[in-house]
Amino acid sequence: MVLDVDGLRMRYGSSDVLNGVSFQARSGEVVALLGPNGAGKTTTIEILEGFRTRSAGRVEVLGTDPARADERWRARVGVVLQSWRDHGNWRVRELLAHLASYYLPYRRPWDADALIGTVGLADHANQKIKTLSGGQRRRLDVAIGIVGSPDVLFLDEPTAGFDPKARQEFHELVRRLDTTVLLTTHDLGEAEKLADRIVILAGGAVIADGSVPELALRIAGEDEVRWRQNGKRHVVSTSDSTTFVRELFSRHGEAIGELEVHRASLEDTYLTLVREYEEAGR
Ligand SMILES: Nc1ncnc2c1ncn2[C@@H]1O[C@H](COP(=O)(O)OP(=O)(O)OP(=O)(O)O)[C@@H](O)[C@H]1O
Repeated sequence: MVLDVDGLRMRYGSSDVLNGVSFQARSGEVVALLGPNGAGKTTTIEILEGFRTRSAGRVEVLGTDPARADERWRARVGVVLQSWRDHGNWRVRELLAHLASYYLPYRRPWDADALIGTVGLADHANQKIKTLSGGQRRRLDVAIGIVGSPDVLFLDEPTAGFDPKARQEFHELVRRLDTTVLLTTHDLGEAEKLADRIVILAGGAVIADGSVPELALRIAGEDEVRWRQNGKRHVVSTSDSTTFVRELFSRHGEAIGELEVHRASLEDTYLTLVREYEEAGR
């Protein structure tokens, strides 16, 4: 296991934010940590990064407790921080080459120019960081996160503020990375595209953990089938749209037109699971 979290608790003052969170990630897996505002996603990720001390529970990242980790461990962990505003006067290539040199005693970092090309900043390599646009800045943040060729990468809301094209390019970049990733996002389409597994946090605990289809199975009657027959529109909800459509055609054949099947999106599933959780707590 690259990430192994068991019974993680975090208390700020008298307020319990994490009440026994457990989840794991295998090598190469992309896991999306979802949950409402204030659910504790950033807290969890900061504990795993070794930036925050937990109250209780067991946490291992690459087999090591982040609270007791050394530089060798840190060199294997990539972190995408919000933004490197204090490095505004550095130029893109200069900063990446400088950061890469930190990793040399431990592992082989990315070549600065190859990395700049990979994150789509080739035209901006000599530009000062403070002059980059928001999306270009975020690409640089990602470059900083992966410059040491990390074995695990933490991304906290990586595409907040991206335009649709930058977002798509970022998704392609993450898919090309051969590393374990834990990301938080409020963009459920992004989670659906990138994540092998979804972990939903609510009320300080994990309320769901599985692949997108596995989570969709937990909510019933979610597929919607629409078609036109003899000039009339029909809409039916079903838990098994494949069987439904097969029977529809065997019964009515060529009378069926304009067929559409809508499966539950991760957004539908997420909203249902969080609502069910909230209703159960009332
Ligand atoms: N240093 C702190 N001291 C006290 N309370 C804190 C501290 N940091 C976070 N909290 C509280 O802990 C809870 C979880 O915060 P956290 O930032 O981990 O949530 P999140 O899931 O990342 O939220 P969002 O989706 O809004 O980014 C919130 O209620 C927040 O107010």
